[in-house]
Amino acid sequence: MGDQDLPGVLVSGLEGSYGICEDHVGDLQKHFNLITLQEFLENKTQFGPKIQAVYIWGGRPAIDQELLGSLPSLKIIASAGVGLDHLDLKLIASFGVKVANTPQAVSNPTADMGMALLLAAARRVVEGHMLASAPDTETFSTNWVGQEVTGATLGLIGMGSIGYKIAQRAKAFEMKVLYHNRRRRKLEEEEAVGATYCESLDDLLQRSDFVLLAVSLTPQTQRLIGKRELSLMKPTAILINIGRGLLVDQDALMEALQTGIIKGAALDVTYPEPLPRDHPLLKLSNVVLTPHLGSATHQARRRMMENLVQSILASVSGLPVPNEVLLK
Ligand SMILES: O=C(O)[C@H](O)CO
Repeated sequence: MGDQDLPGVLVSGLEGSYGICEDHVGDLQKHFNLITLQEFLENKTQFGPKIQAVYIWGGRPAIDQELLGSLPSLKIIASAGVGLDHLDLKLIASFGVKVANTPQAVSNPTADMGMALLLAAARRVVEGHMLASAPDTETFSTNWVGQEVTGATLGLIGMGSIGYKIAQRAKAFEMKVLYHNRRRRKLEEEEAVGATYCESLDDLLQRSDFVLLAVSLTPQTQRLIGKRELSLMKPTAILINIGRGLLVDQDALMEALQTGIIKGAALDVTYPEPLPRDHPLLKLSNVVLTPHLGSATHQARRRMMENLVQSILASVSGLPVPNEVLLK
């Protein structure tokens, strides 16, 4: 398929939830000869040597040793989004292959989503919607009070570009912002958003009305929030997760939500995704769930695609690769 002279790019599929963003197929085909995973698997000898890049959308296709070993011309893995937890960076580097992602493209919409979830959980927007949709029930009363956001303390775990943009938004809501991060931000950056560094995560958890996870998933951050951490939070506090599901011990969270250890949670990410229909989290009224919508805006998706195209074109031409991820 496509123009045989263009660089060959492996994609998971072309349509639907297992494929790349449908609207982008035409644009990508202007630059690349797109080869789907199925086509490649059906004829590795024909397609393998032509593939110079893998285009990862929604975490697919999965990259493993076998795939890397069967793509002798591969130069780059170009992954949509900022998170890299689906990639084994050391393994990929050992094949002499570069990695690029799209951090700037997703930071604003993901920060917006963080605030949307915070507000929805605080002001019980989803419960309110359900109530307003069934106004004849007796529960239509003035009891549906929530937590005030203005003036409340937000504890941000993670102060990368998404965390920082959330702090900017929180400032507009007159929130007090605490943050915990591997590295402290420069003083002028802290001052610009009115954020206070908390070296101790426990301290942040104890002081916050809202705790928001905007940190990458790594072996160090896996289950960062477990039973002990939840027990440090205020009983009125709300946990928001826009990072990755595995940052939180989901069983401990379930228990904390059921027993009133914390007030509520708003989760854009879970494990697995999506949750099975009978999952107990889906039955709790103090949980707001969205299906990993952080970067899901038309504008962000277009920016992600454009960034990935630039990175792939640069790498196949031997030029410096925009948004290259360097091994630390
Ligand atoms: O990593 C990201 O940018 C988002 O989670 C989208 O996958």
